[in-house]
Amino acid sequence: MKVGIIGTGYVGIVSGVCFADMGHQVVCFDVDQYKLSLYRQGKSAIYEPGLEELLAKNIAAKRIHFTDVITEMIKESDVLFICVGTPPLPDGSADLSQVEAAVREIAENTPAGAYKVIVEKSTVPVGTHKRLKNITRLYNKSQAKFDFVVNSEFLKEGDAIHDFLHPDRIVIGAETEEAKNLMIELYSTFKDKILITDPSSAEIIKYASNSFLATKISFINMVADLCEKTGADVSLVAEGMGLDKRIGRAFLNAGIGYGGSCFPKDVKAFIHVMEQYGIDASILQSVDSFNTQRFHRMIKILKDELWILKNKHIAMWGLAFKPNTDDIREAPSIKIVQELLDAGVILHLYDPAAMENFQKLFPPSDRVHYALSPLEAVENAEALLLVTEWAEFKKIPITKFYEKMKLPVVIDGRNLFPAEDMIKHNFRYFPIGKGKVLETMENNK
Ligand SMILES: NC(=O)c1ccc[n+]([C@@H]2O[C@H](COP(=O)([O-])OP(=O)(O)OC[C@H]3O[C@@H](n4cnc5c(N)ncnc54)[C@H](O)[C@@H]3O)[C@@H](O)[C@H]2O)c1
Ligand SMILES: O=c1ccn([C@@H]2O[C@H](COP(=O)(O)OP(=O)(O)O[C@H]3O[C@H](CO)[C@@H](O)[C@H](O)[C@H]3O)[C@@H](O)[C@H]2O)c(=O)[nH]1
Repeated sequence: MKVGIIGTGYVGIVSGVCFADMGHQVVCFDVDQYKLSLYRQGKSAIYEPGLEELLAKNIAAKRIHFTDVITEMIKESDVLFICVGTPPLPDGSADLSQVEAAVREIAENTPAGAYKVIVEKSTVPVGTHKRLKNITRLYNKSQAKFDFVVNSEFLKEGDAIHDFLHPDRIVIGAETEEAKNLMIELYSTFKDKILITDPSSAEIIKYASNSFLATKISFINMVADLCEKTGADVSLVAEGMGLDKRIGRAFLNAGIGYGGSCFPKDVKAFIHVMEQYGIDASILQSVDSFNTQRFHRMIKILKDELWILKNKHIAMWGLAFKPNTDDIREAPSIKIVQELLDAGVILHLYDPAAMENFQKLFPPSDRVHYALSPLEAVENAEALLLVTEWAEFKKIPITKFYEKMKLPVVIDGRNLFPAEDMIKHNFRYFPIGKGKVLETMENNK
């Protein structure tokens, strides 16, 4: 089938490459010339495991190519996937201007007699498909025929290729038989995973799924706080809860709060939609506000331990919002770094993939140092903050960073290190939701 991708960010490029790998003929369009020039050379514009290899393979097989000419993309495609950004506006609602612009351009450039299926892959509020339909009516003077389908994307960054090629479900919100059948053919590889709905339900499924997962995270973080005060262990609590199939263990890892380009913005946008319809959104408001405050926890522990933070050397491992990505959008690290800089700290930062992006927000200075390795970052540090649970951090022998640090204070925002070993090696070790560890440390004082 002939597939067009509009917007080659995280979702667009992964979708394009995976559709090509499934045997479809793919053409990708973007307004960002730099991204297109990288892709044409088989280079990825983002850090995503496995992407570059799959991109190069499908370019060589001539199943995917890139263009900055929208008419070329429209001409070469039967199904057009809108994969542009839907970032948050100051009031929390989704900014749909990129989506509107993309659909308007499709409408203006599709010739008479043509039939195109326009697919909402971007995450958008319920009712957006109706607005888009109206845009095509207004801007397509030639009266080409369009159908709209909602087919939101559920991939996770860092596992994007795997998630796209091994989906839990493919939701298709279609209005016409013709569009529905085209989509079923496109996804024929995943026949048993397809759920057909109406477009409004499909739009709600996406926001509701992300909001539900975010709720699980804020919920377990609240439980972690109770564990710390009562000598309990949140990992055991999560395991015990997760054994109930109705609950499930996934997304019950306590930490310093959820970040990324999706959960924070989608929870806020879903709240906004609820409020528009006069629905009480207080459950999600609590999820959001609990998460927004969550990063303070690390700073409070740091202050309790070191007292005065001014001019202290603090190391941070992990800047990306999660491992295996270079994405720092809404990463907890940003708020932590900002607050520590306000407190006069000297920072030594390390991340395997996200330092380049982070430097755009916090350029290197006499207060912000970027280390070439995790061990360089902890050299003479008075505390280490573990912010992102990259696997490589776990492989570093505990004694190695104990020797390098000036003071053995470790605040572990992701429960990465083995608590007993850390205590045995005389660390002042602060994991999340492990009350026994905190009690042992108090007794050892
Ligand atoms: N990032 C994820 O993991 C993820 C997963 C599922 C769903 N989503 C949703 O998918 C959408 C895209 O997210 P993303 O992270 O890929 O965004 P992104 O910001 O990484 O990419 C958006 C791309 O669209 C391009 N663009 C903007 N306007 C355009 C136009 N008029 N024509 C052509 N290209 C245009 C931009 O240049 C950019 O390359 C969002 O709605 C997001 O919520 C994201
Ligand atoms: O048990 C957990 C699981 C995740 N997180 C945090 O939650 C955030 C989001 O993680 P994750 O969901 O793995 O990454 P995303 O790439 O943001 O993916 C989410 O957002 C995408 C965009 O909508 C959806 O497509 C995915 O299904 C959804 O998982 C990160 O900060 C994680 O550290 C936790 O704190 N605890």
